[in-house]
Amino acid sequence: MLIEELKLKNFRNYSELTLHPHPGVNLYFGRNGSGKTNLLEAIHYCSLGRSHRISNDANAVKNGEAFALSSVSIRNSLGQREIAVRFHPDETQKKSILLDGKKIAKFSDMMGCLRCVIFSPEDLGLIKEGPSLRRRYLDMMISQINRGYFIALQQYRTCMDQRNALIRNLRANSYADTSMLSAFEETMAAPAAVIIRERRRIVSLLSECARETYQRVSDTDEVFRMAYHSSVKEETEIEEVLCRLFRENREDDIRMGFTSVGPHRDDLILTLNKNQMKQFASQGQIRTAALSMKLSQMQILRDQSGEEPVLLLDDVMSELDRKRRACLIGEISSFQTFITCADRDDVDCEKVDKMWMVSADAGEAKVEEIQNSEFRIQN
Ligand SMILES: Nc1ncnc2c1ncn2[C@@H]1O[C@H](COP(=O)(O)OP(=O)(O)OP(=O)(O)O)[C@@H](O)[C@H]1O
Repeated sequence: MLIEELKLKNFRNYSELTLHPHPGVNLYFGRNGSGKTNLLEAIHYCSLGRSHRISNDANAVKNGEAFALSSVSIRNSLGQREIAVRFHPDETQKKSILLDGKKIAKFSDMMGCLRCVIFSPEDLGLIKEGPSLRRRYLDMMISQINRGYFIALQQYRTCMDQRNALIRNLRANSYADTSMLSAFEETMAAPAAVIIRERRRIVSLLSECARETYQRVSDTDEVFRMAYHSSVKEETEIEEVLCRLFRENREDDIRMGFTSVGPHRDDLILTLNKNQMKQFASQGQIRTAALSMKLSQMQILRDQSGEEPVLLLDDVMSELDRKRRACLIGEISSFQTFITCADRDDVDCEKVDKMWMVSADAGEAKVEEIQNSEFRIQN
């Protein structure tokens, strides 16, 4: 899977940009705040319809402009495709997605068209921070290989929002009708079961792959494992078990005002030699584990879809020591990769196929290609 062209219009600090990336390793370097991450964010929007950062879609529109556009021309095993995301915050529908020029009705239609893996310094939080980051890691990955999973996530969230609204109503008005709860719970249980089953399947593949990767990166025999920890312990009849759990927790849920069991509360438990990493891991072990999780994500995405995902490395080189950096560069050789960094010396230029300098002047970003002969001579 390759991005052949990236086009931006009024996106963040880019008024207008057209880039033709190399099928191999592309490096974007420049000062802090120049607009490097904005480029990766634009690609991420075309892959998953949303930003990888915690940001409102309206922020993607350049200050003072009414609309923005990020579009890519990609080539995959089925041929060439155009994916475009248009932002128009003043209209009722604030964001629209176009596939080959035609507006799609459902976000799920874009899933899997452009598969990507992003690795940024925030991913170090995968090990130590709360479970939401780890669920997001799984959800973003599985959605790209299984459209049904993405649809199940959407359905589950909608039903849960409805159940939560009813629960809060019940808390405020104890005389409100509880009979609706069963209906919401039954509707929630079906997509919840899809989510749990698929997360379990993918985690067992990821765990095996990450265990090997961890040992290769760290050059130790430490055993890194990932295990899916769910409120549902049973392997079969997951829907029935969930309905029972929702029912049993009703009283507590009404008291607390939210749904307390289900895949939205599940976690990925990370262990090293059977010790929970959250409590015991050193900084070096955290970095190796995060890197192993990302490399495994790439491999599983490739194995499950039959196509190489595009890799986005946002400012991670400065976070890794020389050995881990070399390991990362060694593993990405078959993927189209977009690397951003403040200092171009953070990446071995021999491994780079195309290099750009990103700069900003008066709030306007500019991207200039550095000729191959120039950057190779310097190194
Ligand atoms: N909607 C917007 N309109 C105009 N400029 C914006 C908008 N959103 C962000 N910017 C500008 O984009 C720049 C940040 O870009 P980006 O996050 O890509 O930086 P970066 O080069 O990755 O920096 P760092 O190396 O610090 O991570 C800032 O100067 C910010 O003011």
